[in-house]
Amino acid sequence: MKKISILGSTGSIGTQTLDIVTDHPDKFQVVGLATGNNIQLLSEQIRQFRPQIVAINNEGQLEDLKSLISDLDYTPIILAGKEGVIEVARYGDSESVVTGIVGCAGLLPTIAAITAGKDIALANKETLIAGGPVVLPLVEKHRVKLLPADSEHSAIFQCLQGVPTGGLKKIILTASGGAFRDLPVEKLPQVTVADALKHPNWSMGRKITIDSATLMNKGLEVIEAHYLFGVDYNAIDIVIHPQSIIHSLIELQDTSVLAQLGWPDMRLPLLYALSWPERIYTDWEPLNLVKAGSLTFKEPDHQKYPCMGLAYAAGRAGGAMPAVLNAANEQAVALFLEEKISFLDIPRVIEKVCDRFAIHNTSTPSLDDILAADNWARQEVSNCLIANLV
Ligand SMILES: NC(=O)c1ccc[n+]([C@@H]2O[C@H](COP(=O)([O-])OP(=O)(O)OC[C@H]3O[C@@H](n4cnc5c(N)ncnc54)[C@H](OP(=O)(O)O)[C@@H]3O)[C@@H](O)[C@H]2O)c1
Ligand SMILES: C[C@](O)(CO)[C@H](O)COP(=O)(O)O
Ligand SMILES: [Mn+2]
Repeated sequence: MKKISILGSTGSIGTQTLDIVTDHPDKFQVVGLATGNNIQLLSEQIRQFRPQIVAINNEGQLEDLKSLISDLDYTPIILAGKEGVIEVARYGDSESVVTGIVGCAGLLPTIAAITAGKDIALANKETLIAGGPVVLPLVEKHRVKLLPADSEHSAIFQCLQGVPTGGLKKIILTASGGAFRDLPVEKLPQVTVADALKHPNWSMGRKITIDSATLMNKGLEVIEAHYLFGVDYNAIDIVIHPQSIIHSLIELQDTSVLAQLGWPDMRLPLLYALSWPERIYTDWEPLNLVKAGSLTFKEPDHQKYPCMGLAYAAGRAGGAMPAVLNAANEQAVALFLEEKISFLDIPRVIEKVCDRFAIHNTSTPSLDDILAADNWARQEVSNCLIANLV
């Protein structure tokens, strides 16, 4: 029985993780749950999974949450605010923490979990992209496992099992192409939020779905792969694969290529991040290659989707620049979702903010440097828009 805690339990990653627990009650037990605002769903999760500790980030929801579970025959520890979420991350005898919080808000809870000796099932990619220079040394210092739950990085990790040191030559990240993959570039200025949220293959949270539409998700995943697998940016490629059946590939020194395939279903990478090195039987629909049909590939269009290039540049700049890219993207996507900026303003403002940060960057940022850069970038997005610089 593996004891786990889930950060972001009411979101797409969190609920799919709880689906896995429901499917395998003999394998997994929930110790803690944390979320942002959704007390109704959190209260239902408390009833079903009976965690020892829960937290709601929005402190104004604490009393209403307590009311929703006042009839229960047990009372979990109920906390609120950032500190409450951090406490869930580090609490008790959980072995693994699934990081399903969206955005850099997951950074401090993840650091708390690592420091408490918890293995990390990493879905919250922003934590690694922004905090990699600090997170990776902590993972090593506390001898915990950082296991990828992102589908591409899970695929790469699975393919790497058994590959000898020095055997890896190149990583090939697959990308669906997102909501606008078949849209002519001249139509992008008019696209709406609703258009951008129509992902062709995956059902995900709003922010990452927009990131898939701008291809920033793939750019972030390039940085994520660099940190997770220690591979140089020149050896990380992107290929558009509209079917999302091949979840990524690795090329070895002898030119052999290994790939991991499956239906577009996040439960599988999540399960493997929790079961590794074991493989757990599931009754889920097996992949049927004939049913999947043709698998096609094409070059990514960097002119149509400049976010990929911005991410490569930020990754190569290193230091706190990935944190600035990530924060500017989070802020720009939030403004797009609020219909305050256009779809094409997203890469424009990110580029402007990153350009302005270059002279401030430091090659070995501390946690405080990363948090300060994150905060600066979010403010700089507003400054650029107010000054009509995009
Ligand atoms: N969804 C996928 O298939 C997928 C695949 C790969 C990687 N990821 C990554 O996984 C992360 C989560 O994505 P998602 O799609 O699951 O997002 P989502 O559906 O929007 O869920 C986000 C979760 O985080 C919670 N949350 C937000 N801010 C919080 C805070 N400050 N403290 C505590 N909880 C907070 C939300 O709570 P409320 O619901 O109460 O607001 C919700 O439970 C992202 O980093 C994403 O890039 C997702
Ligand atoms: C499901 C996924 O792993 C989320 O990161 C996948 O990457 C989303 O698809 P896309 O290829 O980025 O559109
Ligand atoms: Mn992914």
